[in-house]
Amino acid sequence: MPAQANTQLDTPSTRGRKRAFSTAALDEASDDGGSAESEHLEWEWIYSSDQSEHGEDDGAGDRKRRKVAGNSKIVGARYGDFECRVGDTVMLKADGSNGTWVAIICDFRDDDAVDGMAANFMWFSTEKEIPNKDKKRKDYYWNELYISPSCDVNPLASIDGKATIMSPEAFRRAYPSGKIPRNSPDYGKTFVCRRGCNTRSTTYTDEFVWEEVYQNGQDVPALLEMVEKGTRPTRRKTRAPSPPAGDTYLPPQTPTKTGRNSATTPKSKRGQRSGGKKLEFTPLATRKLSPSQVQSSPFQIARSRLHVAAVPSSLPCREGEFSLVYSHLEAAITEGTGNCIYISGTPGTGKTATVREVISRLEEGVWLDELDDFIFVEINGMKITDPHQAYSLLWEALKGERASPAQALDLLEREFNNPSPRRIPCVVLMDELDQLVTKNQAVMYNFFNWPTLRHSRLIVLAVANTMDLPERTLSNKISSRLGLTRITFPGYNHEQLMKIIQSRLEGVPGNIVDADAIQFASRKVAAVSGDARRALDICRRAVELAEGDAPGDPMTPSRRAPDKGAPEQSKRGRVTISTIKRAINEATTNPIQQHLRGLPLTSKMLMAALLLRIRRSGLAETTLGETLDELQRVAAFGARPPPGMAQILPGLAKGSQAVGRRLVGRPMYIHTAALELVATGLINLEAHRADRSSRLRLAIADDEVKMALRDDADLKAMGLSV
Ligand SMILES: Nc1ncnc2c1ncn2[C@@H]1O[C@H](COP(=O)(O)OP(=O)(O)OP(=O)(O)O)[C@@H](O)[C@H]1O
Repeated sequence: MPAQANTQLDTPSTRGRKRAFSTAALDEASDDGGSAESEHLEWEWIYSSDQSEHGEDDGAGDRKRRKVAGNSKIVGARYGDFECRVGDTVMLKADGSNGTWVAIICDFRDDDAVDGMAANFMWFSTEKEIPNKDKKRKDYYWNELYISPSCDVNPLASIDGKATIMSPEAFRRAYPSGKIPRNSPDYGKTFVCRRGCNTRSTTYTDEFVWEEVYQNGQDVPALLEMVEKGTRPTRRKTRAPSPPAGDTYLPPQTPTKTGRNSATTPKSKRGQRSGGKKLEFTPLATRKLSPSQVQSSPFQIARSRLHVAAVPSSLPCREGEFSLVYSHLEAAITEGTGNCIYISGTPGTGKTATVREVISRLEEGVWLDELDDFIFVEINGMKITDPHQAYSLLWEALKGERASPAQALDLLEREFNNPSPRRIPCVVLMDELDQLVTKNQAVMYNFFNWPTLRHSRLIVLAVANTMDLPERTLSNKISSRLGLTRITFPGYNHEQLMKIIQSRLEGVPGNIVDADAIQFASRKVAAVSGDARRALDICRRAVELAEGDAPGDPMTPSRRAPDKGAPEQSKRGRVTISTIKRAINEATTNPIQQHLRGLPLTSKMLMAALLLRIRRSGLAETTLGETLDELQRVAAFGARPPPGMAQILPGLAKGSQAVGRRLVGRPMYIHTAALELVATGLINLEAHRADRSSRLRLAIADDEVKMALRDDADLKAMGLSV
């Protein structure tokens, strides 16, 4: 059993109280006793010359806290009859279920960051607090603690009585049965210690005799130094990471290996490594294609490399963004601080790919013992049905325990608001943040706010498509208080898209894609969106088309066109500009788009209005009412769009709004259309009810709607051009 023998202290008076630390145990311990009186008790400093006792009593409690004269040193603190001094071992109570922690007082101080009177504590850790299961010792006693080299400042209000630490020998002498009687005042407050442990590097000191190293708390700095020297410190990477370009680093594991696509499942990378399998590096010079690649045709290889789900071996044109994200994360992990990094950019600009690559590199650092361990969890707004599930996913990642969203929120609040010696930093990737925004914005606020709490060590990477989502959903005031670190990913221009496609095709034998075909595809995509996903999709489809065109000859291009001196490849079975044109044409005539184009006018109007609404608000979710308002607004514009709307209503034609207005004027038509669109899987409508307040979102990519309805003459005539 771990050394959490604290149930006795979890008295009814302390149990279940939320927030702030409890001084209940001290109140009970104080002779002043009664709760009415204890409410008037305050912490007071004890100075080396004990001048506080004679300090000017001006009745102001705050003044009492301050030094009253000269250079006297704070050596202790008093709360009623309870006194503690530098070097004392005390219990710190985090209210609720977090248990009681034990620490040695290193020094006292006034600290505005924790609202006044505070102390620096050197923590003990229980066996439970050692996160690395592989390196956890198995030989711990039921009440054993490890003294750790980790210190931090907490308010005096968190002190909850004294603790006693002994060597196992002294404990056996004091309690020959090995148990502390329940009615003993020492029950729940007496522990043994014989080793130090750095819980972040999971290294232990040699065994020692506690009484010898502690020396009644006379020299805490010496004790700290002993533990620091006896364990391995956490380390910052000494070399700067090289950006993920070219062939300078090994590609991370494939999505199927890491399960990266199942992003709604929280996964502690620590947990993943618990199998103990070491990363195996293949030196660059001896890297070989896998057997499946050797057997594949150039077309198959090109197709799989261009697939958007493939993890690219490099991320050209994202070197700057990579370094920024990397350095922020590395600093926060090493310094044990929280941070919230808000990453925005239009779809397909490599936000997710870059973050995942940074995480892979940081994990390499952990494996190489160059960086402290950290937990990583991905929460994808698209893949959870209710935003509040984000709480459960985070709690599970931190503790490996399941909890309902409401329970998890409560537990997380306590966890992040209270000190504890644990705190492996946790990095949360909140992808598709737009989808997580709820009506009262509580989920987003909490995930942005927790990193600001001094105990959280939570690093949130919030990824969204719009730049000002925090301001719009949380107000300027709150979002500026949160002090988000912002990184924007611009759309790719055609040269960058070319580089991205070329880098994916590097090493594909047979040179099956024409350079001007790549350029053509890149220009086409850059003109619309700068979306790498779309560019890759088009090229991949073009490779498929070319594969279909290839001669039936089993001699594939790779065999017929070896690297050097081979005769030029015939145009058949190659990707040319015209193959790209075919692929683009096909992309705009896929079944979803054909279906969209064949919809009745009312349905098309609703889809177009929904798309305009989403674009204007920057939020993936809206309501049926807001969408109807959007529709009405557009229909009411007449021939001239209002200023600022010209870009999103480029094709506004003169007149011809009559039909639209008639339909808009009869919401019943729109409601029926909404239910039909739900039935065909094009939109999601809350509870399948067409009420104004029902939440509404697209069930297909907005690009699909845009491509299908972009040139719709009816919509254009109504000013509903998307
Ligand atoms: N610089 C790049 N080099 C190579 N591949 C890239 C690059 N940028 C993006 N990609 C690829 O484009 C696809 C889309 O990238 P990613 O998912 O990271 O975009 P995103 O900005 O997160 O998009 P969304 O906002 O839609 O989630 C992925 O297959 C990714 O590997």
